Amino acid sequence: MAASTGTEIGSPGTPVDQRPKAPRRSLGVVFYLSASWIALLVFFALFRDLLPLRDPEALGIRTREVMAFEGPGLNAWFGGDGSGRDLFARVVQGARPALILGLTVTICGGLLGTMVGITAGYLKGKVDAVTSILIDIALAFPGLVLLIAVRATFGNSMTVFIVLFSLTSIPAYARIVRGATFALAEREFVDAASGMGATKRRILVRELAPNIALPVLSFAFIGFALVIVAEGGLAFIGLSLDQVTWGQLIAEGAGDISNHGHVALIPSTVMFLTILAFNLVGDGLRSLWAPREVATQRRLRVAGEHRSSTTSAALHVADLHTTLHTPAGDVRAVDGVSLSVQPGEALGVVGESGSGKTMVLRSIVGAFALADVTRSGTVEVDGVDMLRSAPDEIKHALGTKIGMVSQNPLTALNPVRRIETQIVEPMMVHRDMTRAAARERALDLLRQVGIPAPERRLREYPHQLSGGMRQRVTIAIALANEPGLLLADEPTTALDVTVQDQILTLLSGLQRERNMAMVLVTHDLAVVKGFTDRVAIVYAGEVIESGPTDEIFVDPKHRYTVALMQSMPNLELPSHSALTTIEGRPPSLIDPPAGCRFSPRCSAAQDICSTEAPVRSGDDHHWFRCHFPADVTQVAAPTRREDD
Ligand SMILES: Nc1ncnc2c1ncn2[C@@H]1O[C@H](COP(=O)(O)OP(=O)(O)OP(=O)(O)O)[C@@H](O)[C@H]1O
Repeated sequence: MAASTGTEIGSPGTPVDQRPKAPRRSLGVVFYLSASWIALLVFFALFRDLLPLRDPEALGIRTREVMAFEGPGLNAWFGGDGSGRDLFARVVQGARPALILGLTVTICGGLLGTMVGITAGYLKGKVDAVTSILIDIALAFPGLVLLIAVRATFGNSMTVFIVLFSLTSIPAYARIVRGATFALAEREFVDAASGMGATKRRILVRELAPNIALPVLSFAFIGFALVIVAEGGLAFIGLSLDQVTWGQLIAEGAGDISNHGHVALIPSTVMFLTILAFNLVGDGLRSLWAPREVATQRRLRVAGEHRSSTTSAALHVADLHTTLHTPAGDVRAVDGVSLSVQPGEALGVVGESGSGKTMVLRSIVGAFALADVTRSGTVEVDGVDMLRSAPDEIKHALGTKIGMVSQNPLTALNPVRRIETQIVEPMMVHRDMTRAAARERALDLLRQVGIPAPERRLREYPHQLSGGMRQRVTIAIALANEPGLLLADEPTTALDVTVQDQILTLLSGLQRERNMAMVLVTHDLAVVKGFTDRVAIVYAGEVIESGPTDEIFVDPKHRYTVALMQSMPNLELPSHSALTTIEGRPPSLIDPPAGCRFSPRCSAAQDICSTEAPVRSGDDHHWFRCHFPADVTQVAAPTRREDD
């Protein structure tokens, strides 16, 4: 069963992946210029009364200081308007209402919209459905009509504008935050927090809100710019505020634009530069977020328990059915699956993409991206009934008996929390450890998973680590509370090929050292051959063959298993041998084919295959469901691939 790798398991000196290619995030000169422009406006808005500016309302005719339509120059930097008022003083005067309106609307609309969006995105189901409809209605509502009606009734004071603009901006924030929350709520670090017994409120506040903050802030700058645009547009059509604004200045100067262009062009340019600056600062902030998110594509999960004995958890699944109720219909993602895994044993779950491998794992822990899912059958982890026990007992079992390592370590880790917090917290929650003791253990765990300089790593954030390092961290977290069962969902798919083998060797070594049961989901038969004791072949939501790994590789029975093996690269074959592909695609699980689900793609299928579901044949040791099992005494076994 041993895999051929030259890497020593878990030693601190293990040749680990190269230093992280942590993106250096530079905001660039444009960002800083834009931020400086905004700072300048804030300065003028705050201190305009203290500055030695001309009175913006003083008529040049009277003071003789500025002539009507005087051009920009040393006497008046921005020139004079049609009444001889100093345009510079007037533009400065307009900065304050622009900023007050933009800021208050952004804060009020942004906060309320964020609260609505995060709640809908996290709670999903009916709350989300109702919220989405309300958002759609609000976005479709003609805001201009509302403004005209409100303005006619309540006047054109700043307060009226703030309330109105805030209300109309809530739906936009709510929609953006809802989408971001949806994506975050599917991450394993949220499942992990839930597994540790965190309440929904705590998850919203501690796990989701900090992650949403940066994208909301970046949109807030753009939203701010939109408020200025909207005010300008309204002023232009005569629906202005009761004070001097840039929109008003543009509207006033528009009539003389052909002869005295500066009167309208200067306030327009100031407004344009301001809008541009807010957008560019918003974009800059989003780019701070993007490296984490773009690089963020995979995940992990935690576990742990206070076990006083050395008894390991084992998994027993019997006749498990999981149905996803989707708008397109009921998806029978897991359909009558039975498996069991003993302590110290590794079970490989194999199948094509979409066959239901991940759903089998999700059904064990009860974590689904969709709100409307039903499960039936039996799932027992170390004797705990994961379907029928009290919610608290299930949560405790999730936090103490199961460790999960997923495809993408970055989406599994909370991007805004240090590695230390993420390793230490499960231990403090489930083992009543002090922070100092948990930290010591975290250092020890990082050493065990082959992370050099663990002290430094504890202080870092996930984006500062390479993919392989992140996966090592997720393995450390998964082991933190000494679970008896490890669930690994394609743990190396997201990693560089050069580190895949190291990670699998590490995982497998730790699993055996600690006598843990492991379920290893993979589509790679070579991984199964190298790292598992038994295999369950999954097709269209069903296990169609199961048996000891060695035996399945030399004597596969189900035609699908044979086809899978023939589609794998084999170094024992001559170098230019063509690989066999399995024709067609796995069926839809909404309406799977009658009889044997593989029959439409099976070259050995007979009439009975499409009418009668095959019963289980073989023995408990090695069984399969096939009407016409293969009679191959030797199927060329796949070999570990080093270069794909
Ligand atoms: N959110 C969802 N909505 C609707 N159907 C889904 C959803 N998630 C999974 N399914 C269905 O469940 C089936 C099993 O999906 P699952 O993710 O378990 O496959 P898999 O074998 O793990 O594939 P992969 O190797 O690509 O991860 C899919 O074919 C799909 O039809």
